[in-house]
Amino acid sequence: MHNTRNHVLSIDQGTTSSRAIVFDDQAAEKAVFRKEFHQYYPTPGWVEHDVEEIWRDVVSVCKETIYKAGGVDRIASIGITNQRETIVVWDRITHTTVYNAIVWQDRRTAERCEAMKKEGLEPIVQQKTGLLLDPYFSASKLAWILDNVPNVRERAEKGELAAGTIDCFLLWKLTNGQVHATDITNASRTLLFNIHEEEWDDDLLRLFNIPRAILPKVHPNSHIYGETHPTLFGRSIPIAGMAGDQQSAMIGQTCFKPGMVKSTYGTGCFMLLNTGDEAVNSENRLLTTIAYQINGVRHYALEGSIFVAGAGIKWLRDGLGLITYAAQTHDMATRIPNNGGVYMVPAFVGMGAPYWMPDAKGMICGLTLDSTAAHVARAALESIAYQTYDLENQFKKEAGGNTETVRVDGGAAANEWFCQFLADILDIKVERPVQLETTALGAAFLAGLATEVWPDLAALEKTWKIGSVFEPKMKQPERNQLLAGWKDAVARTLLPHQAS
Ligand SMILES: Nc1ncnc2c1ncn2[C@@H]1O[C@H](COP(=O)(O)OP(=O)(O)O)[C@@H](O)[C@H]1O
Ligand SMILES: O=P(O)(O)OC[C@H](O)CO
Repeated sequence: MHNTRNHVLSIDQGTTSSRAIVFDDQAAEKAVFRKEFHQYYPTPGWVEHDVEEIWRDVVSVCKETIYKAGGVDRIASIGITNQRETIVVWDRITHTTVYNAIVWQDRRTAERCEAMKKEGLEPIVQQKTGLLLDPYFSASKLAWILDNVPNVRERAEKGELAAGTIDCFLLWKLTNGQVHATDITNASRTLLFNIHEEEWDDDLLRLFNIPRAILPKVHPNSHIYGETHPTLFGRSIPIAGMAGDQQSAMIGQTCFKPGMVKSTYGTGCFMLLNTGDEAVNSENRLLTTIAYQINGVRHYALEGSIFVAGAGIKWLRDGLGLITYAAQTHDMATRIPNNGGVYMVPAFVGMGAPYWMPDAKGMICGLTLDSTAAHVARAALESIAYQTYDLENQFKKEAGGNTETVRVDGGAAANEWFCQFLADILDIKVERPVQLETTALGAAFLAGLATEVWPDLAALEKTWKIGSVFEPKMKQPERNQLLAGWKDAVARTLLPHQAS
């Protein structure tokens, strides 16, 4: 029996797609299924998801993956990883949601956050949570649901409703309402959790007017959270690992030593530096966040969050109709000798680190009659590297943040042209592992550690395999010229906001 249960099922619920991957005990991928789901933009700046659709997709990709990988009897445990900050409220009896999930990209609470900043509340919030007062995080979105959806506040206070991030909602559904819990990394992104004391913080709950009764229990990342209801997959399977997707990617990249950095290019881009057991307070508009808690050991990370990376490429496809699939951008960028002076600042949902401008709007500039679709596609790819450069610049100012290598992953890291350009702009070595699905792998590792598929972190480290290395080749004058163009484009984007 011990040998036959050597598979782990990972559920990776991202911003644009839900996927399930089965890994074996060598961390090799045995099967994968994925489904893109609908994005709802009810009004400019608002972004919502239908979590019933997400739930249906998750069940279907899990079933397909389990079957293709050899059946449920081989599955030792399940790990869950998810888009972070996105918040859901549901009825504890009927399991139905009271409102769509409000997605991390949603800016509807920008005014409320700004007002709180003006009251001078940011330093205390930052000290307790490591985060900033920005609509990106869950607290103001949860408060919006409580304040704007009829009867929700009264029902929440009576204990009839539950709230949580997507990991928490999936756990609830998988266990058929038996477990209302989240993990410490997802909790650390809500703006309600004290990352030093490891608990929901009464002052913060008061500040955002959130009833404690609505919040889940918080557990370490590698932990038996509960078991799936037997009718779902044919037998009960322990859910033994959960983590926010960016922390999960850090685990999947086995960045366990202080000083190691990973950068994930999915919808957004999130660069995390492991700072060990020290919660480093950033003075450079980076976030301090919990990286993971495994077997009693807690590590922190410094994080730079960019809201639009692959999402800019998706917009070329879905918004402009300029491409039919994302990988086309590789050939388009290669086809032209340079960017022709065209820059895109993809502030579609405001700008994250280090600018934190929730109201900024996107811009393409430098267009001439020579400009082609290839220039726009290249500008979108280039913008991801420039934004990473802006983060890297902030990291350099932090103690221990002077990195020589960055490990990349996520959908857009499949693009060779982009990876080379990133190495050129950062002027550091970019390493890409064979396994690009590190987010899913991280959650599998967490579950596998709790269910004896892997003994310890050292065993996980041995599974990491380098795929490609991108060495910087660009000469400094060219780099300087490109960065000056980017700086100018950002200044134009931010100008209206600085003036007001
Ligand atoms: N070859 C590619 N070049 C550039 N961008 C890509 C490429 N392949 C995928 N992407 C982008 O990566 C994103 C998907 O990556 P993924 O890691 O699945 O994201 P998420 O988990 O946020 O849904 C999409 O936004 C897509 O536009
Ligand atoms: O969907 P991703 O992979 O870009 O990740 C979203 C982040 O978790 C948001 O904080």
